[in-house]
Amino acid sequence: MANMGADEEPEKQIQKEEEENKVMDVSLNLLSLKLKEFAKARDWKEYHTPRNLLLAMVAEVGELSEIFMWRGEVGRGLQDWEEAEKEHLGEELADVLLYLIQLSDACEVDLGGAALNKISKNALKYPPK
Ligand SMILES: Nc1ccn([C@H]2C[C@H](O)[C@@H](COP(=O)(O)OP(=O)(O)OP(=O)(O)O)O2)c(=O)n1
Repeated sequence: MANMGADEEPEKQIQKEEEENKVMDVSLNLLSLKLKEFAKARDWKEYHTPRNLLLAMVAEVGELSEIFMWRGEVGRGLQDWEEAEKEHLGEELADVLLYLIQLSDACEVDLGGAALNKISKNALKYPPK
């Protein structure tokens, strides 16, 4: 009982942040800055080498794949999925994105710029009807 307040606080803080996050216009730069702060506060930069980040990302792709494993084809919008499953899916997609951003930063690749350039190249390679 004495610990209840201490346990509740982080939960409440996360709920508050989730409400604020719903109305945020998220950019790759913002995520990159937040990830740099997160790693710095934990002295994790030395572990965040390109190879380690790539392996961590691939592991998260595995966790993402597990969600879809053995359930047959899934229609767009995941109509018959439960909210908890969709939330889990969001977490795994986020893990992949967050490692991809950190990998790009560790390789000094401008991910947003590279993605825009790739869309331009794709448009040339696959012209519209
Ligand atoms: N050295 C690390 C460890 C974690 N993370 C961040 C990136 C991911 O968003 C998340 C991954 O954390 P976990 O390794 O705990 O993986 P999961 O969140 O998937 O937990 P679990 O594997 O228990 O489901 O934390 C990070 O940036 N650098």
